[in-house]
Amino acid sequence: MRIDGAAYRTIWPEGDGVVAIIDQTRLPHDFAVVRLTGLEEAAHAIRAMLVRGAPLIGAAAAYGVALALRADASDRGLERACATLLATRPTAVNLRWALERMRGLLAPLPEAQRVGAAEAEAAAIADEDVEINRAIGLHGAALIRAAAERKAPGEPVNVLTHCNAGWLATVDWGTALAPVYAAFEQGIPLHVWVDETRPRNQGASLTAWELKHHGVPHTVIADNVGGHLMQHGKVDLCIVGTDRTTATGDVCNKIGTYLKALAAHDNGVPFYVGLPSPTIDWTIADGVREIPIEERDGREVSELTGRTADGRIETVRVTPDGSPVANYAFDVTPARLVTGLITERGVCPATRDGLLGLFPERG
Ligand SMILES: CSC[C@@H](O)[C@@H](O)C(=O)COP(=O)(O)O
Repeated sequence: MRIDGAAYRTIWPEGDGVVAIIDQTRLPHDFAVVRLTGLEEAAHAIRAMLVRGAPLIGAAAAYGVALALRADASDRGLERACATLLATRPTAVNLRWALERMRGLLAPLPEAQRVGAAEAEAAAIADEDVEINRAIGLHGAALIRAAAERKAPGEPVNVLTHCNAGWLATVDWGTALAPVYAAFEQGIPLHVWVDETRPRNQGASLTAWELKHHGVPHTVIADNVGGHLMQHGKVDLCIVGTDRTTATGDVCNKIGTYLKALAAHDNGVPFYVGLPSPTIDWTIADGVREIPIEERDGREVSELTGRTADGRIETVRVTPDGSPVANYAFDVTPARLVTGLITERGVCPATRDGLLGLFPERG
């Protein structure tokens, strides 16, 4: 994607054991590039959410392994790197997927070959993510085009999205937003309702920033507005991302996604999920019971951070001192509420048969 005319990915190697990332904790107010040089820095970047979003977490972990091996390419070094990175965040399965892929490739190799192979594999994971998301964009844009054809000529298609599943959440393009970018580039009139996505505000801070830079018409709304908009016919379709999808089509995404799916179901609004195949956890069938839900620091709920009128970044408390706080970061939307999964191989029903129809090699 482009920022002020320059093309960027969210993560890129700079050579000599340096991997650059965009520090997403500083957006939308500051665009800052941070350089990672070792395992602990990579783990911190994922844990503290300088990089976030399921596909980007996977790519960052892969680069983290490559950085770690420069310091210690032994079997112990490889195991330590994988264990440290796996412990950073529990919900996005892309993390486990990327680490298993790295370990599977690297463990049989002699130590002397591991760094080069790890760097090449991390780059391959990043490149594949870009191509997967480009394909999701084209399949999803067809859905937006179909919605446009049901409207008066020139009237925008209203898409509602939750959290940030745009290019910042991936290496490029995004998952839920890839169809939006593809449709926008095809000249389909559209407008995006952006859920603010408390507590960390990935919608208000990141999705709005992305869409604004790309020139896509959008409006930020408080998290509880979606149901009202749907009741009044102001949402044509919802598209969200996912951190882990079961083999049966249950979808785990940012907290609040489930409530949007319920509102969409009640109002007959199609609810789609942008889904790169590394986000499918083929080992599980029941999302509510089996997907680990991250619980984060309560200060993300009890405090708010933003820019003051004179340009300072400040954090303020919004709850009474002493009130207990709970901070569940994800929820599960059962497959029955999902209209379709938009994958790199096409759109399918959120069912085991639907997924196996597109990925028969998993049968
Ligand atoms: C393409 S990203 C899909 C999901 O990872 C995204 O919707 C999301 O929930 C991100 O959560 P985050 O906690 O910001 O990592």
